[in-house]
Amino acid sequence: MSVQFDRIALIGIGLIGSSLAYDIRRLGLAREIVVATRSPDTLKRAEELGLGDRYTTSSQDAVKDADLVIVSVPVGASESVAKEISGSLKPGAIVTDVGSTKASVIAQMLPHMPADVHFIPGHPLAGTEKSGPDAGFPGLFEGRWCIFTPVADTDETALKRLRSFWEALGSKVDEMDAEHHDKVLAIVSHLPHIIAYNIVGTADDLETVTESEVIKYSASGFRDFTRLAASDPTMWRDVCLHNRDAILEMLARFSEDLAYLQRAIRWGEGDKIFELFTRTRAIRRSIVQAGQDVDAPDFGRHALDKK
Ligand SMILES: NC(=O)c1ccc[n+]([C@@H]2O[C@H](COP(=O)([O-])OP(=O)(O)OC[C@H]3O[C@@H](n4cnc5c(N)ncnc54)[C@H](O)[C@@H]3O)[C@@H](O)[C@H]2O)c1
Ligand SMILES: O=C(O)C(=O)C[C@]1(C(=O)O)C=C[C@@H](O)C=C1
Repeated sequence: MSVQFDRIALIGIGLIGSSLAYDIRRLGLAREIVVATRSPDTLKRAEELGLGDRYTTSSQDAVKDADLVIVSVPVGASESVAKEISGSLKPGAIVTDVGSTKASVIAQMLPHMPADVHFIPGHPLAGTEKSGPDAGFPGLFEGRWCIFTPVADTDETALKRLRSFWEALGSKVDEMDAEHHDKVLAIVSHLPHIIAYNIVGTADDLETVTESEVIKYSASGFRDFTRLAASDPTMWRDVCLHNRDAILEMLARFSEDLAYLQRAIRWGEGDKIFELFTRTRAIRRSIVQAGQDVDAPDFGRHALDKK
């Protein structure tokens, strides 16, 4: 693999930032990696892990002379990072992000982007329930989608360069508008997490079942929920607050469908229950057939165990 960028600045060095750092280094995609994060402790840990070539708590310093800037912070911090870096970006630089919501990130960042910089919002559909610099691992993006949500008049050459970068990481790249992205992700990613947080919270609140029983008898279906419900609270609070409309729309649909199922169970309508479960089983089969089941729940954990 050849060098694609002279200097890449990574702003935020948690699960996603550190995974990017490993792969950029492993694949030789940059001559220099500059790591920036707010907290001195996190920065120190990133240095101990050898994630970059240079380390700073100043995002402004990090982006000076960077050809590619990747912002990997909780989506609610996007505006403050954009404000911090806007005066120090190199003309012609590409600025991208990895945030799980897109319309809000664009609204927060675009107004602060200088006209001579290419701002291309992005979102890799890859991750685990872990967070922080120790959670990252090489190969996280391999075989996974990365969705770009370009803004009006995006430069085609910059778009191609960023596409080549993600393809070098092994990702498949798609483009769509931010509102559509937010609706799709609300159902395939945000709702599953919200449901997981909720079901684990419900189990925890049950007075007739003790906590030790929840742990002792935790069947594998429930355990899968606990994995999602162990995800980073800051990240997921921000996702909920920054994709509010799409999440509320999907939650309304979900609640209606749940009421239908609840009614069928109450009235013993086995045919309705059977029809629904047959339909949903076919979805799983299509996902497996399309080769999209690389993300078996412990995909991340296996990779981490090998570290
Ligand atoms: N975790 C996932 O599965 C996943 C997958 C795809 C995309 N994302 C998105 O990627 C982004 C990062 O997620 P993550 O899982 O790496 O989170 P993380 O909690 O592991 O890391 C976040 C990093 O951002 C830093 N940070 C926070 N506020 C900052 C600020 N104002 N300035 C500079 N640094 C700041 C933190 O110190 C930390 O280094 C989020 O927007 C998230 O929505 C996450
Ligand atoms: O597999 C997981 O643990 C994840 O939460 C990853 C996941 C997802 O929902 O698939 C989470 C948030 C992202 O924005 C992208 C990927």
